[in-house]
Amino acid sequence: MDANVNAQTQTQGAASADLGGDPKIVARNVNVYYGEKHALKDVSIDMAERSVTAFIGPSGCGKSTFLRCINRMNDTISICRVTGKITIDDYDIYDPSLDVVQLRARVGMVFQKPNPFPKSIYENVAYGPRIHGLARSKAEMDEIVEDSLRKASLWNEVKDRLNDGGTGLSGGQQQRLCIARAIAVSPEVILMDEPCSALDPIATAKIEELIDELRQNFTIVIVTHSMQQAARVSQRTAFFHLGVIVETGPTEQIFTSPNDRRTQDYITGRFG
Ligand SMILES: Nc1ncnc2c1ncn2[C@@H]1O[C@H](COP(=O)(O)OP(=O)(O)OP(=O)(O)O)[C@@H](O)[C@H]1O
Repeated sequence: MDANVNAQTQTQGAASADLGGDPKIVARNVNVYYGEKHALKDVSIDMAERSVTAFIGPSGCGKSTFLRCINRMNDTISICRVTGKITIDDYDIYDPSLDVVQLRARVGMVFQKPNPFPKSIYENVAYGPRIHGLARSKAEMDEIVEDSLRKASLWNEVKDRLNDGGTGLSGGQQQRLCIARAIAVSPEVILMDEPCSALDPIATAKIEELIDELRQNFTIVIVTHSMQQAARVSQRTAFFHLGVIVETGPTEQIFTSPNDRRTQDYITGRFG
């Protein structure tokens, strides 16, 4: 085994020992190929329940690719092949008998650019619960919509205009609407792929505050280009480089005393 791989394995092993909570998502030896390209190499990591795990690293290092493995979004890319094992609550999410639609209800996703449906605010939130048959009456649906919008810190801003179009909201409000939409089907995990990159600093601060509240109830995994954001919102951070996880640990430790030279170089701005 070469020295880097050895160091990586040891760092990962040490990291799982002090996860700071029960492991909710466990990945072992995950490899991802886009055709011939080996984009993710032997990634292993534990992610704790009801906490925020941040993925950081330079562009193209595989953060989004790995995030998409967690709700099998890569299945939609025909040239993409995933090997290894990912479990959520000990359940193998790549088990062939698994219903991917149900998986994506358990593992919601929020994208870089807010992408509300061209429907009313109410319908954006009600859409998922309706498809999954979660409400037996209009009153129950109203309750789900209100509860989801409250959890997404949007209710007070939209309660008097639920029938207005979702796309008419500001960028930050649209992103909170997308979070409400994800919450509405009662997921356990929420994946966020650079959720603030299209937002101004005030809208970003609101989403960061919201992420901190959401971790009381959800397991959150966030890809971010902003190290400040990772430091503000996450309890644990994984540093990706060239398709491998170099190092995982408590966020404070990763930013103050990383074990690996590559992490040190990245967080001090020597590359990336
Ligand atoms: N759909 C795809 N088809 C082919 N190659 C892809 C595809 N998506 C990603 N890749 C390649 O896989 C590698 C990892 O990309 P990925 O988007 O996961 O990185 P990233 O760390 O999230 O980057 P960024 O921070 O720029 O979003 C890159 O080399 C990228 O070109």
